[in-house]
Amino acid sequence: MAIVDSTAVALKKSLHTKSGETKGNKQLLTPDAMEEYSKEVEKVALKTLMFIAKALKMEDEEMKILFSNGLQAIRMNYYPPCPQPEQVIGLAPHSDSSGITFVIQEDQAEGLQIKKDGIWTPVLANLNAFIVNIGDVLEIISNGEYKSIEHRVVVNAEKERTSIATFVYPSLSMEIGPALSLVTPQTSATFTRITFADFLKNFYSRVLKSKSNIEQYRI
Ligand SMILES: O=C(O)CCC(=O)C(=O)O
Ligand SMILES: [Fe+2]
Repeated sequence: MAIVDSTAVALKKSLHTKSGETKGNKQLLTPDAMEEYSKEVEKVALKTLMFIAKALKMEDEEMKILFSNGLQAIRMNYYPPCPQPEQVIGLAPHSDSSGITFVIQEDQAEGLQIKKDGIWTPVLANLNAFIVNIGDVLEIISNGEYKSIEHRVVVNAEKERTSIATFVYPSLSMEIGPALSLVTPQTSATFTRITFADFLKNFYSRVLKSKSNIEQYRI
């Protein structure tokens, strides 16, 4: 999980200024603003993925082919304040099924936590930055070099919290598995191959539970 700063400020600003009226202290997001935001996130995501390919010493083309014209999903999460926050969970522990996920948060309220060295660790609220999660698909493609991050959201007794998560996936027609350029006679594949369509079908037929989704593909 990393935090990317200046691009997030620019994109968030465009999402809000191009949007319509306000309701309470919230701006209503128009379809046009969402469409533009989605396209811009796609560009940033592709750039980020290309840097990751470079860091992995993976063939650029392989990453490009997987994620060009990829699938994207945007989820808006609203966590109302809860007088007994210890009795509930905002979002159950999970790793994202995506390649990578770009999250922006709308309120100065903490809630997102990542599991770091086995301990739930809060991610400090920074309204001017993206939080970038590695998802299960990237763990598979990178042959386990990049690990998807387990995270959860706890709720706050007094403050509400809204987040916008953009999940960046490969194209639906792709097959996923460890990048061919990363599997060598010395480095064997640590995941099986599967069509991305079947991978998604399996993901959505399960409940969100830690990193349980990716386990079935480990060799
Ligand atoms: O609300 C957040 O900060 C994270 C949301 C999230 O993990 C998700 O939508 O998958
Ligand atoms: Fe998530």
